[in-house]
Amino acid sequence: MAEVLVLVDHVDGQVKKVTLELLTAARRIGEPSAVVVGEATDELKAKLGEYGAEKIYTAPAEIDDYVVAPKAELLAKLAADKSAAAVLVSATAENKEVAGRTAVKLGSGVLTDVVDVTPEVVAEHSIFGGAVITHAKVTSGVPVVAVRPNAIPAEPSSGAAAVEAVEIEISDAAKAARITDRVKQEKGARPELTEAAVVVSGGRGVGSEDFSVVENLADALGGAVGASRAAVDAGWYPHAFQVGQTGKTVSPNLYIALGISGAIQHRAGMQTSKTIVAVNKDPEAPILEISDFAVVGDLHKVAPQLTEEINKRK
Ligand SMILES: Cc1cc2nc3c(=O)[nH]c(=O)nc-3n(C[C@H](O)[C@H](O)[C@H](O)COP(=O)(O)OP(=O)(O)OC[C@H]3O[C@@H](n4cnc5c(N)ncnc54)[C@H](O)[C@@H]3O)c2cc1C
Repeated sequence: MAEVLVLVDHVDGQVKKVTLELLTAARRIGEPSAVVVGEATDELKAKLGEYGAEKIYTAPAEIDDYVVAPKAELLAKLAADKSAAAVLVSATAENKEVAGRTAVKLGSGVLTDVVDVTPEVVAEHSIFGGAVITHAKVTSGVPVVAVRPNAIPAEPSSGAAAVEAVEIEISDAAKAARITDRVKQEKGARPELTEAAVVVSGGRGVGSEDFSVVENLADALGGAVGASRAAVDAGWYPHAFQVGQTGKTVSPNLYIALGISGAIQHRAGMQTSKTIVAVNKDPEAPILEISDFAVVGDLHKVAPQLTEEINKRK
């Protein structure tokens, strides 16, 4: 079976959830081979193996000292050497550029912001805020596919996870832009929005920049805080927390929408959540159509009571 290369996203040896989703997608197409820049720690190997990686290619850590270009050289070389069936990366801003450059080097095509992929590498895109689904295929060469995080559910399946070091001479041209410093983003106690099992989001219905009603419920549930674009545009919450078409896509086990109407652009970023709960004072709000449970009422009365009850039971 042909190999399918998956570029691994990891932070300090912790594999990101999106990589597990990519390995799941890769298994449909062929045999998943994880591509790790830097050392494959035991923890990393175990996790990648648990999600079906048959091989783990480790590439020199110095590749991470430069922006995008060396990663494209690495993926293009591996795809050619191994006659890969496809190359999968996460559709982050950085990796979409890696994908584009890799496809140019391979003389093939790139598909970005993909939400699903078939064994024939037909990629599904969700456009116009999820109103229309399109399908696309690369017609020549090795398809390079950038898949949106949280679009394909990760499913475990054991793989051999055999480690193989890649020898590669990165060109001087690819080393033109060196990373001179990295600043760690201040991290609060809450989980990362796109990785969280529980997300509590607030919308215009919150009514002010005092988002504590949303934050308190998120904290009671050990979840992340999200926001609608209306709340973000009003300056009530930072854009990094916006859920939707022009924000993040989330797919938690539980999504609680407080004072969010459920516009199609918001739904595009959360409608694959397993269980959706809405609190809205309007019984006609569109969010109720996709909610598993809903409370029609004032969020400022409902959410604090819910928070109190959860804290009491903990
Ligand atoms: C190109 C484009 C991209 C976009 N991208 C995004 C995106 O990424 N994410 C996004 O969210 N939107 C996006 N939007 C905007 C989207 O169309 C909506 O305008 C937005 O989602 C509305 O946010 P909202 O639900 O918070 O506000 P509203 O639509 O104003 O809804 C507020 C809701 O709160 C309820 N409410 C009010 N007070 C209370 C209360 N006290 N208790 C309970 N309920 C209450 C109301 O009944 C109402 O349903 C985009 C739009 C465009 C055109």
